[in-house]
Amino acid sequence: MPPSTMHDNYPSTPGKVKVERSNYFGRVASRWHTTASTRLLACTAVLLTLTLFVFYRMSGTSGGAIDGGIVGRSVAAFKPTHQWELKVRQSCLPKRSEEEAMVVLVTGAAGFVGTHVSLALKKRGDGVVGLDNFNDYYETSLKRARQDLLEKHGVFVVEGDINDETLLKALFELGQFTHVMHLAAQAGVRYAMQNPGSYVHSNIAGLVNLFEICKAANPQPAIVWASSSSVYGLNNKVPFSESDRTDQPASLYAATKKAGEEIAHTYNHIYGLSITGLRFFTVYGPWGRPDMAYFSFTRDILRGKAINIYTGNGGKDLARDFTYIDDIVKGCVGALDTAEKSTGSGGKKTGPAQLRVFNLGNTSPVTVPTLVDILEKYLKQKAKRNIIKMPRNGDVPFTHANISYAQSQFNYHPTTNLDTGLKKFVKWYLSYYGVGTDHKLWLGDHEQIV
Ligand SMILES: O=C(O)[C@H]1O[C@H](OP(=O)(O)OP(=O)(O)OC[C@H]2O[C@@H](n3ccc(=O)[nH]c3=O)[C@H](O)[C@@H]2O)[C@H](O)[C@@H](O)[C@@H]1O
Repeated sequence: MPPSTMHDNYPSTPGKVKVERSNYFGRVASRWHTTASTRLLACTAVLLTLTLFVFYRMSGTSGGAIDGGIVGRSVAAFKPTHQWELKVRQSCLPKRSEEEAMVVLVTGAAGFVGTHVSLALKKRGDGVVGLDNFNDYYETSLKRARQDLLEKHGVFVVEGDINDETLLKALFELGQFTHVMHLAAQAGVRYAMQNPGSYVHSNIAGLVNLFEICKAANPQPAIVWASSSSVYGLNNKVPFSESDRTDQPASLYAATKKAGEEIAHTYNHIYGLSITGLRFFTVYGPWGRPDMAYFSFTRDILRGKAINIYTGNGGKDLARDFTYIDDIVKGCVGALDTAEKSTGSGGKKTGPAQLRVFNLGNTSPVTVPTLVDILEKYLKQKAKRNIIKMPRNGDVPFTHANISYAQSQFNYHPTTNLDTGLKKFVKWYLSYYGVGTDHKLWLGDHEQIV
């Protein structure tokens, strides 16, 4: 099957398992009290089903391939075509001198940060190929539009899941990646209560699968990946420094990101993979994520719909160290540029390798009501505000980054404040959703915005 049609085989947001009661069980249930022999038959059937289920789940995870078995989601069989290989090769070709150019696999390339980082790398002449499973956690049309934009700039986005071992192996063989920018993840703090399996699938199983492939690759790439400011959880030492406590996650999302940092340590320690984790602080901007507050607030304000503004203990405003996408991109590129080579070969470590974690924030937290004030200003419309007590949903009261480590290592200096950044976001939002339905019109406009 050509990769371009593979998405038909991918279920939507992974991890959701719908349990259906079969007719057989329905019939057994209705006659449950009739005879002892029926009861015995029913018990045997239930036991047999359970045994088969356990066997199926175990065989799915025992052969090295993770294959979605942990959360009951399998990935489609992947068979590369000649045309697909050509596209990957072409996308990987650097346009600057071979010595300084990187060849980067960007996972989650059709995501918000993935799109911006892929464009930045491609524009400076690196070879870039993307990977994305296009799940429907939020509107897939936005992901497809980002994909169009990337392809227009010569970045091919392979459609597939980071749990697909066969696909990753084929990609690594073709690409000979010097670096992996791993941004594919199940994001969102509150959604973890609705679909926990999806977080395990992408942020744990997918991460391990990717590290397994990287460890076995020759040469091993250096890896930079997205952790999250949410790992600080209930930490109340301000501002948050990389050495602060991260053992009190407030959400499953945060716990999977923290687990990712520990897994990174293991792969660095055993296999010599060079790994850099980036703790992003509430990233926002053009082409952003519709599930995030600044985005959904914009949508609702324009529709005249009320927005919920959460407050913390004692009615205190919540605050975030909102960080503009261009600053995050600079941080990602800085981390890639200063990443040392992995030291493993043939799946074995030959010496100590680099292991780093950086905060990428803005250093100036802003309260949520102030964010709404700014949106009102640029949308020229008043919000209908529902002020409600923060539900128990995994949120933390505030975030605030200390960025001195990133400053010292790759001169990370965020330059966009929330007012300026939201102005750019609103401009993009209005052009993307507001200017009729002419695809070319808003793509043209975007060229000036990025
Ligand atoms: O930087 C991070 O670590 C995280 O930032 C965001 O998570 P969050 O900060 O919760 O961002 P939003 O969902 O945009 O929420 C921003 C603020 O608005 C508040 N909010 C959200 C939604 C809402 O309806 N009302 C409301 O007051 C939240 O409580 C929070 O204080 C992202 O969604 C995570 O994927 C990311 O890892």
